[in-house]
Amino acid sequence: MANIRLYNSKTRAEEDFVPLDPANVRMYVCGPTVYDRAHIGNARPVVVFDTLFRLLRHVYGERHVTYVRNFTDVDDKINAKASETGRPIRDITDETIRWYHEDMDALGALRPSQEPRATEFIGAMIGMIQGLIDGGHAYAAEGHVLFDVRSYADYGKLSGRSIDDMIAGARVEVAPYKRDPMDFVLWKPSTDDLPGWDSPWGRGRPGWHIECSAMSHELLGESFDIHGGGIDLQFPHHENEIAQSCCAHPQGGFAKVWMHNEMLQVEGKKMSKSLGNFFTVRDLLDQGYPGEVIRFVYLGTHYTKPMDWTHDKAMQAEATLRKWRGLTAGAGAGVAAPEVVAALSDDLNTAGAIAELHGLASRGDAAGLLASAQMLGLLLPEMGAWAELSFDLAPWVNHLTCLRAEAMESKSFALVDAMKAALTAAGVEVRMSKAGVELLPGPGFDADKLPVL
Ligand SMILES: Nc1ncnc2c1ncn2[C@@H]1O[C@H](COP(=O)(O)OP(=O)(O)OP(=O)(O)O)[C@@H](O)[C@H]1O
Ligand SMILES: [Zn+2]
Repeated sequence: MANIRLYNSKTRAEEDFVPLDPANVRMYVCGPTVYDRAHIGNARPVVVFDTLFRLLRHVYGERHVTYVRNFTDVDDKINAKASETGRPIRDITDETIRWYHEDMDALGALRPSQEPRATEFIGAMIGMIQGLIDGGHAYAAEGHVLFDVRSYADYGKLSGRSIDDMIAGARVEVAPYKRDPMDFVLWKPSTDDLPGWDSPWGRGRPGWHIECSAMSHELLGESFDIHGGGIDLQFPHHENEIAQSCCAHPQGGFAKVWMHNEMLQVEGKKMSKSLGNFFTVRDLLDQGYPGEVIRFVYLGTHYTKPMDWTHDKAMQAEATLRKWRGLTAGAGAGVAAPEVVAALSDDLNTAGAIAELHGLASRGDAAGLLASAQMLGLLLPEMGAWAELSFDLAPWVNHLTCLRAEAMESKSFALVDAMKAALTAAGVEVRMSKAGVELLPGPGFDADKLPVL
């Protein structure tokens, strides 16, 4: 059995991965708040943890891995969207979940084993909050319930800060009903126009952090193997999840390994809705970037490193995938190459795994390449429609070659430039050098838009 090693953010060390129960390896990943299309930053953890899910299934067997990723469908951002648009909340969350599925399916991400919606687990949240109050870790005040951070000695351990540092460094919400400024909300009151559920503390709704603690407990138990999410969630969200879960179930260990993906950036800044520097997965798909190409771009950077999206990376990914699809067409059944499994097992070294795929391609091992690439969610049959479009551009190459020869004589390049512009508009990449004219169908290529010759 492959020896998987993972970097554990909690211990700040790479460790051998030893599942609590190899017959049921359990992973929880924080999912989206559903009020808008996912941007390509939001899709990074989806691809990262999907790749880990695929590796775990390969090593432990498909039926022996449980992957839970939630939908946060109760949140003030959703409420704001509903009041802006006048639409019912359920319409907004249902539609956003449908979009999320479409977009993540297009990236070759398997659906997790379970995708709980927070609103279906309100009872479990209320139970957990009551348990925290009974255990002396939370208190009710003015319709709110707050977690008492001073009651948990390890608070701050995951992110490596003390409570006093946090208070000094953070913009904490000071409220009269809080005993300590770092105490965070488990339950808050709802006015009549907001979603709410009856509880021992009045009609209200849960805080965000308790959702993940309650859902992971319900579906995975008091202890499970891996908890994942973006590094932006490490503090306060994951710190608060740990505090809640470890205080509510002191005998369980909650998550053993914590994994955090670094951010997808735009000019050095996190892509985020609040900064407005984002574009969605759907935008890229609509521009003609195949989902498989987008996935390949993510896999080119280790998940612990920041990355950005560039058109150049996509063009390279597309050329590689096109070549590999040609090479593996009609290839027989193979097994994933041990060197690819080894690279992935080394803290999900996806860039290393891709280097190994290039090796298999250059050695002409089509069956090995196909099986290995599929382990990374690449070269899947259902994602290949884009590559079948191997349109013969020879007539346009010949035409442009002639135009260029004439232009050399006449010193007038207007016709060449017009032809190049028309080809570019049809999604063709035009490369002209001394060696000749090369035309490549790029993202967004549309044969119907080619200029008439
Ligand atoms: N730029 C990014 N790069 C990588 N992962 C990200 C990025 N932005 C958000 N994530 C991750 O996306 C997942 C879904 O998060 P969520 O739906 O709460 O988005 P969000 O944090 O509200 O996005 P935003 O920060 O744009 O408002 C989380 O795991 C989060 O860490
Ligand atoms: Zn969470």
